[in-house]
Amino acid sequence: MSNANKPMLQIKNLWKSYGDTTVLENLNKNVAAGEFVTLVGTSGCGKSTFLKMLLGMETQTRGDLLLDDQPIGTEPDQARGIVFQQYSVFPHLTVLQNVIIAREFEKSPLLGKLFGTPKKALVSEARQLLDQVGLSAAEDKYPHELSGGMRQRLAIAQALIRKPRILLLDEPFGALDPGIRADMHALILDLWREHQLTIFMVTHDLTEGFYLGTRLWVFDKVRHDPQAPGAYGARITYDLSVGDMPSDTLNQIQQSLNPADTSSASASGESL
Ligand SMILES: Nc1ncnc2c1ncn2[C@@H]1O[C@H](COP(=O)(O)OP(=O)(O)OP(=O)(O)O)[C@@H](O)[C@H]1O
Repeated sequence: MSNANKPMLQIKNLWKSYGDTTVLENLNKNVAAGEFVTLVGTSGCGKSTFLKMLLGMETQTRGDLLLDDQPIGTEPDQARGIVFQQYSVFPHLTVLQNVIIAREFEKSPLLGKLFGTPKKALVSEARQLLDQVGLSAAEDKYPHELSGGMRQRLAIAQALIRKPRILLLDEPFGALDPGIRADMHALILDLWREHQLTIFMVTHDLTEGFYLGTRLWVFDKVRHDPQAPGAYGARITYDLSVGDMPSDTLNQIQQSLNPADTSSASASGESL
């Protein structure tokens, strides 16, 4: 296989347990640079655990997780370029300062500050990003003065200033109103293209997952042992490319995610 065709990420026979409880079992996938993978699955089936393994915050129990052919280690390593987008702002800093500090800590972990020319370049970069996420007019505001959508934009700018190759998003838009969510969808797609990101995004909304992703993974626990509830974990039961989704498949996924719901999913989709 030539280098150009090599997957960026290889997941091989990957298992994760906590004590006697198996959370994820036997995941096997390759992901190319530039894909936008959305992850859906019932609550507690291990989606966030999977993101944490990508980030190196959790270690697999068995199997391999390779980035550019190298194991993802447990030490934070900025060179890997995997960034987890979270809403973690300092309330006493302005929007602009909050974006700058995300990178200052990375460049100067002890002092948390840059000076002179590097600082000027960083401020200019932060302003450019705030422009891209639509927050230019709010650069001097404090976090408590922002709406929910603006906070999410700030969190995205904080992640992007660290120049990720792989961006991890864990239900970033769940708390937003539908109109604001639509704006955020457009924004994340623009940023994904412009920054040539590879994205993994957990969502509870199947429609959102299918609309945003180039690829949708369904995590589901297919084996159950009533005598040993922790014996089996979730697998990736569907791996669908955009455009692959016939309506009966959509219904099957909806059923597996929400077995109590006997009604069929509408073609326009429903929140899970
Ligand atoms: N540090 C931990 N120690 C023990 N068990 C854990 C730990 N972290 C997660 N778990 C368990 O692993 C399982 C998977 O959790 P995880 O948060 O990955 O699920 P999820 O699919 O992201 O759920 P949700 O959709 O509700 O966020 C859960 O049963 C959880 O209780």
